[in-house]
Amino acid sequence: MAMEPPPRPSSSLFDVFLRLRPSNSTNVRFLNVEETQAASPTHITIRPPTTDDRVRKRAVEKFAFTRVFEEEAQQLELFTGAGVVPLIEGVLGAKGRDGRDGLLATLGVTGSGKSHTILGTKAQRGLTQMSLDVLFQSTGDQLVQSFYGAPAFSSLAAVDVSEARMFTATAFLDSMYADNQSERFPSRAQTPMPVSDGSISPTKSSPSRHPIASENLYPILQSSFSRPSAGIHSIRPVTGTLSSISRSNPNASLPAKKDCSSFISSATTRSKNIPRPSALPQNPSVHDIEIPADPTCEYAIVISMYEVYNDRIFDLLTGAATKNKNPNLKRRALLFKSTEQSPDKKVVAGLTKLICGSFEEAMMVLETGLMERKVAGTGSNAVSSRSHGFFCVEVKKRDAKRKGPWSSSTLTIVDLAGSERARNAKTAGATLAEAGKINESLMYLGQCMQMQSDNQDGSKNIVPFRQCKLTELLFSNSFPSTTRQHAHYHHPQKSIMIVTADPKGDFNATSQILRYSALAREVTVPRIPSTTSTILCGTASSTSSKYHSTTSSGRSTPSHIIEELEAANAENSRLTSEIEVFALRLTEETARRKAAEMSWRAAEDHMQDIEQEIRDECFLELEAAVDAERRRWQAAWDAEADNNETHLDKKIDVVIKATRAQCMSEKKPTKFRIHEDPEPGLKDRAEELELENEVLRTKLEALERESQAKSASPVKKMRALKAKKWEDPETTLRIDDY
Ligand SMILES: Nc1ncnc2c1ncn2[C@@H]1O[C@H](COP(=O)(O)OP(=O)(O)OP(=O)(O)O)[C@@H](O)[C@H]1O
Repeated sequence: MAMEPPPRPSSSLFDVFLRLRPSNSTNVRFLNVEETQAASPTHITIRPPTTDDRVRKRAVEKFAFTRVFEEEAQQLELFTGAGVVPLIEGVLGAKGRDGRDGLLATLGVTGSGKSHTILGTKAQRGLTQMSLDVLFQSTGDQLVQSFYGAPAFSSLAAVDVSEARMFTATAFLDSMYADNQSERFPSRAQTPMPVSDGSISPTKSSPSRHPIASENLYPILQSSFSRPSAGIHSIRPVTGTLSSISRSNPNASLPAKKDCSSFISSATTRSKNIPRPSALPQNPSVHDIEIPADPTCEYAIVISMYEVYNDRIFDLLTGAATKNKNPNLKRRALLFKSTEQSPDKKVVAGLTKLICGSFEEAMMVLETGLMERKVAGTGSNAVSSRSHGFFCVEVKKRDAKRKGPWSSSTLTIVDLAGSERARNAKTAGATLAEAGKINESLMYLGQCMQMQSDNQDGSKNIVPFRQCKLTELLFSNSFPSTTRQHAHYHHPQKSIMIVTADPKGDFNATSQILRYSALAREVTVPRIPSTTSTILCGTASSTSSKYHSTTSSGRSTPSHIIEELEAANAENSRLTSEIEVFALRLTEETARRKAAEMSWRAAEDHMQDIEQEIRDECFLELEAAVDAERRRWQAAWDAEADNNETHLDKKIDVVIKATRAQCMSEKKPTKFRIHEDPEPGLKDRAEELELENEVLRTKLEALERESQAKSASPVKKMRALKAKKWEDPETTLRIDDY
């Protein structure tokens, strides 16, 4: 009995669809679609190939998807059946409402048909081309004129929050492909005009909605998403006007482009090859898919392209590698970060963004970006997508009358690189490292999807999407914004994942991808007994009544041995199943632990940042307070000194005045000499003189004593000596006269 597909939980990151590709392998088919009464199948079973000893004993597994597209499903069936139309509807936004971001991605083993699905082939369009066609078809006449100098151009450039370099697609394509255009992105591109004979001559003209129409004359480049086996083929000139390039017109007779010869050109007069919309596939047509745009609004469509290679982001619209034809050209990696204008949401900063005025322009931009991806990649890129390619279509919308602010929503289409086993891919050196990075990023993607499916039971595990650039780019927009800075609620993006698989391809790699992608829909994997035990059980039941079984060799086996064998096999299969479950749980637990560690580390970093911020703030505050106090103290000190000086001056004035008054009253000349302390030299001199005086006095006394002893009585002599008054030499030095 088939499992019921689980209801889509509100927290689900993706709607997951499975697309099987027609296989030309001679391997045994291991994947089968379950029959169903419903309109379309939703379940598949994978049965390990018995020819492979390594997987033979593995359990049969059963997976559910939103829908399974079988081998015969065509591109249009996928476009309409996998919910791409509602996704575009969401991006355009309902009347009076903002649009909602949409993500469309393909995931699968290398060679399983991801690029085929998303980018198509020479004969068939992919989901990208069809989506673009529907978008331009819907916005139609409501697209704004966005040539350089037009008010819309500057307003569009002004609202961009991602530090982008914005140009018109016309100018970009002109700089990429036209001759004698050494200057990058001239102010206004040349707009060629059709001439009477159906050919086209480049002339300058006023702004046109379809300026690239005439560039049909340029040689064309082999469709850049063709398989490598086709390689880059020769080119041929094609004449015709834009009117002859039917835009998904179902009635238009399309040139058959079954082989590369249709791309042959003899024209080599142009220095650059230009991808030409008319040479690209017109089928399947999406003419009858109508999504009404808001009639009160005007729209603008802005395209950017980048790739994630070795966990680094590179712009695909710089044209650097294509122009220089140098795959080894050093490219500048871009950052996925918050910008000044987008502080609460990370964006790829510094991308080239092109405003496209028509579907044809958009197609040429896509081709140019894909060519850049091919040239810029390593040699191995030519045989397989070795990078994760991102194609972003921003739909800008504003009120046509009021010309208010532009609102923006983005449709992101992702062509993921294929997972592969290094052993199988025979990779080595740089390519091996590259494969390692791809597998690592896909492993993280798997962990995110698995974690998301675990959350369906109501638990709130953190989806560890910050582990690598790929998952950050895919998931950071998938959760409601937690900041309150948004004026209004912004819906998380709606996402569609198309898993591609080859039913006869690599069992291990395919089952691994199916396991984690199907788990995103909370698929329980029933532990079906292994093939061997099933066979044995079958044998046992058919022989149980006879007590003996007969082997193919014709020899009979005793029943107790069969029973033991059965029991051993049953046990074996039970243990194998348990191991698988444990291995799965271990992976989940490891992912959880890593996520917890990451958030713990992030919290620790955050704490350190906060601590540092607080320290800095405190230091600054303290410094300011000390500075203020010092200034206050200095001011008080200065004021005090001023007061003292003033006070002293006043005192001196008073003394001078008083002395003057006294001199006046005594009628003495009023000549003042301010007393100053004697110079240190004078003081020494005074001391010297004093000593000299002392010596002289002693001598004098001796002499007097001598003379008195000779002439008078001793009593008289003593009296005479006592009456002699000593004059202080200092007094004579200090005071001059008044
Ligand atoms: N549904 C399909 N119908 C017909 N051909 C298909 C289908 N899917 C894939 N193919 C063919 O299989 C080949 C490999 O497909 P594709 O390049 O899309 O693989 P991929 O998954 O993108 O590989 P990689 O990861 O290496 O880039 C191509 O030739 C493609 O045309």
